[in-house]
Amino acid sequence: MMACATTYTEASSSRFARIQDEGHALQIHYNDIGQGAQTVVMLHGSGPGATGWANFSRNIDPLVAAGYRVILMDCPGWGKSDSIVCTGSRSDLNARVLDRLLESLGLEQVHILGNSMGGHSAVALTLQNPQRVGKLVLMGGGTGGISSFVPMPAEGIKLLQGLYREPTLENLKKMMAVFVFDPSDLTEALFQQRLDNMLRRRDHLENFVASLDANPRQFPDFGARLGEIRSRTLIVWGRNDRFVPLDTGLRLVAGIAQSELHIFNQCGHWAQWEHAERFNRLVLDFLRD
Ligand SMILES: O=C(O)CCC(=O)/C=C/C=C(\O)C(=O)O
Repeated sequence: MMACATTYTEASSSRFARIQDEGHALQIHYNDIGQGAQTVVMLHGSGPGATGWANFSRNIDPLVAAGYRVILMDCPGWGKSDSIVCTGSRSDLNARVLDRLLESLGLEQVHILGNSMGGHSAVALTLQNPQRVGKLVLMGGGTGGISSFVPMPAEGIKLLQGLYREPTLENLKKMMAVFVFDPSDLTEALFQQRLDNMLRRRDHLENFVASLDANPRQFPDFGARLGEIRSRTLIVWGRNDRFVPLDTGLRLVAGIAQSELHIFNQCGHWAQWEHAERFNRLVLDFLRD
């Protein structure tokens, strides 16, 4: 693959598409970077203020430099995409929307790298439309369902939901303190950017709470269907993940035949950020193999 210059910004790569989902028109925001023959879609997690750009700030450059086209989709209810109340499976909603977006871009097959909710949604799309998915990279997500070891909802998820209900800097810091293994890596600038993202779209915050109130299980358990997945899958987890426990990764590797699991020690829920260099090498090696 040919390397290409990485001169892009959020603004220069920002695009919108109109999608129809079950009779509803949705405007979906995405960033489109690089021009490779193969495309990697990155799907962010469900934290307040999360976006494709914010979640994958440390991962875009190496993939683009290696010759991949990278698409970051803001799921409905996050970033600059339209807001929505989701009363069913949010994993399936995101999957349908991504499928429509890729169709509109003429992309028959892509690799998907999904973080937490993004991982749940990547698995949902693989189950809905297997032809659409090349390889899968799942970080701290891939299916909802129970943990054998950790009371659910996990402590991080409780703090996340508390932050949606009361979006203050204090609650953001409480959540971020258990989000990563070493919170001393988190800067005031990062907190401020996250807070700005959250408060810019109060409709997203309110709709997330309304969705949870209507259906507390937004991310269904795909455990019984994992055996249908034929895509090669790299599962990446932090041993110290306090949002989606490590044994979810063990369930995924047991269920997906062509999968492998990499566990980072001293790592929380944000492997792609906390161990970015090592993570990027792992992903590039997996995609090239
Ligand atoms: O509840 C679940 O299973 C998913 C939780 C989740 O997606 C959390 C993600 C948090 C982030 O990625 C973020 O805040 O950046």
